Amino acid sequence: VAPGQSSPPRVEVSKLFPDNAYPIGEEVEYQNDNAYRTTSEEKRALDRSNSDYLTDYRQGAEIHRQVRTYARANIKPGMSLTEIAEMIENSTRALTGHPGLEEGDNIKGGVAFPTGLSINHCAAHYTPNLGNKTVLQQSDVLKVDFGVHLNGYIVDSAFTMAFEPRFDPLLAAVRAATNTGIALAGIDARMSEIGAGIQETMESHEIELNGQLSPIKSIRNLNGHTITPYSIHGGSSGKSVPIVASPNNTDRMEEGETYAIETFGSTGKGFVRDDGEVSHYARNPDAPKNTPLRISSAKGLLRVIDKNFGTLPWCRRYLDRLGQEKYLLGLNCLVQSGVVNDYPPLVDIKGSYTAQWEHTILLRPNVKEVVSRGTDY
Ligand SMILES: COc1ccc(Cn2nnc3c2[C@](C)(O)CC[C@@H]3OC(=O)NC(C)C)cc1
Ligand SMILES: [Co+2]
Repeated sequence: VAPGQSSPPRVEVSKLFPDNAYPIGEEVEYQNDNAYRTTSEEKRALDRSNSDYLTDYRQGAEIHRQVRTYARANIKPGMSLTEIAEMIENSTRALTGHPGLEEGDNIKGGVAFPTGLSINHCAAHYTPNLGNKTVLQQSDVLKVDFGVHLNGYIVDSAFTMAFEPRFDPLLAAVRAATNTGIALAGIDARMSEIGAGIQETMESHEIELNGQLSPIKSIRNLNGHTITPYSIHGGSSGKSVPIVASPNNTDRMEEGETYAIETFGSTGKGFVRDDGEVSHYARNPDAPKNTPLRISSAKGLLRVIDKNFGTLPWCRRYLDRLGQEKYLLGLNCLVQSGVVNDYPPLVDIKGSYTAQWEHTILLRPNVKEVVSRGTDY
């Protein structure tokens, strides 16, 4: 337990670092043509001018580490997914000092997006809705993907948990692939080269399950992504980081950008599709203003969404928590009219197993900082 922190974590982290001197993430120097940045006085001065953004990111990262340390020690088979989600969300709200119950509070800081708790062949975008009775099983492979934000600076980091050693090769393959992606990332790095490197690492691993040797595939239609303030996708102009070799697209990473470097491995097809009940939603930032809404309850619901989440992703449980009831008709109207996007669970084939590891990196002018790095992963 971090000095001064309780178990479960409930002490606001800003009180543990009175002079705002949060731990710096893992700093990796740029190489080759960008090696000059390490000592360039111009680049170092530019970096020093970003102190507020760095402080917010590092506070968010420290909160992420303290929450996940408790979660990784206390998530056990037999717990309901709802219990696990609330463990993580209540800790995040306490440590950021933003319970998110008063209008606008969650815009200042707190939970950045729904706590992903995707299991086995489900790779992403799953979190329980009200009444979900699912209980974590001993044989499950659980992806825990959660985000913390301060003033819209989002730390997006994820890890995988399994309780049976037979899955260790899958978790190790994806963890190595994510670290390859982090190593290859940098200013001027080409997205296509990063994707190829990730896939090479991922597919150099295999796993024996039920007496059969299976290759581990990179999930070709999932990717890492840019992160911008209040936008987990980097907005409509967001860039993607492929996790497979892709056509030599010319997209490159640039100075000052923030990336979620995440890779997904699978023992199935290595391809996900939408399936199952939706829990994840986000305001469509490109929706035309004042789209006519036919259902009157939709107008009030949209106001609650705009006031409490803005462009941050949210889930049905967050509406329940704000006291909203019988909102499904209005919600479906907002989705149908394109004002809100829905994000169904993303699944590979039944019987397959998927794993994920993710970090947030900052392409600072003089150094690459893996801000969410911890001693755990
Ligand atoms: C609506 O709630 C959310 C919550 C988190 C995110 C963050 N994210 N953005 N893109 C992705 C993600 C996840 C949740 O990390 C999982 C991988 C996914 O990558 C991807 O390729 N997705 C499609 C293009 C197939 C997005 C929305
Ligand atoms: Co994520």
